[in-house]
Amino acid sequence: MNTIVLSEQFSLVNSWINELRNVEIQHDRMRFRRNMERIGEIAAFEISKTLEQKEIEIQTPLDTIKVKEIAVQPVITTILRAGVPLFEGILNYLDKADCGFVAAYRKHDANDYFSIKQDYLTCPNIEDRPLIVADPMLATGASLIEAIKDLLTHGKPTELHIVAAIASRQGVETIEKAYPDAKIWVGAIDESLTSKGYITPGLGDAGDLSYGEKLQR
Ligand SMILES: O=P(O)(O)OC[C@H]1O[C@H](OP(=O)(O)OP(=O)(O)O)[C@H](O)[C@@H]1O
Ligand SMILES: O=c1cc[nH]c(=O)[nH]1
Repeated sequence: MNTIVLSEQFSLVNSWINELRNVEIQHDRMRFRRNMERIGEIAAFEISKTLEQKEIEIQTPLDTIKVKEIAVQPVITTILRAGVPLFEGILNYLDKADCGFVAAYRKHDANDYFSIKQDYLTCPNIEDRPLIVADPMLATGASLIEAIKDLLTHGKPTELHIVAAIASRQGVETIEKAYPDAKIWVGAIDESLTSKGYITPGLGDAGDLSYGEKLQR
């Protein structure tokens, strides 16, 4: 199974997603960012179970021991700005990873249709390394498709992991179709999108809730 829904098996993740969604709690920005970060931490832990391992020998004060370690450190990337807390959570656990960043935003026209504008990308070499892309809200999937297309100009990863806190069913299907080999780690999947491309019930605007209301461009 390539799409893993973290809240399907009840755990603390459900409580964190509930708080992210709840209008009476989500305005507490520090808690909102921290809950996103915690979902990133759990996703990183789950991803770590799937990563290739190697055997290493370490020296304790008393003896040596052969143990398992991650064979190839991943590259963790995210889409600014909403992705930062989720990204931080993944990096808290996969703390030896390299990191890359993409900046993208929805550019609205007079009819309120939007296209994705990407104006910044910096990333280490991802050739033969696991690539993790963190995007908290997988709504239409347009931002992720654009970001991944550009990230893949930095090499061919051994595997692709996508992490989202909340996804729409349509967004998941779009990514599954575009990247059938990718593993999608998602907190919860909601059934609908609004006419403005917002996940519903969703949680609202993740970037605004983390960092303040943006001016529309
Ligand atoms: O799947 P899509 O339809 O492309 O939408 C998803 C995008 O929206 C969110 O960013 P948001 O608008 O909250 O971010 P910002 O505050 O960083 O601009 C999210 O982080 C994605 O990048
Ligand atoms: O529901 C959505 C869709 C895009 N961006 C968000 O922050 N939320």
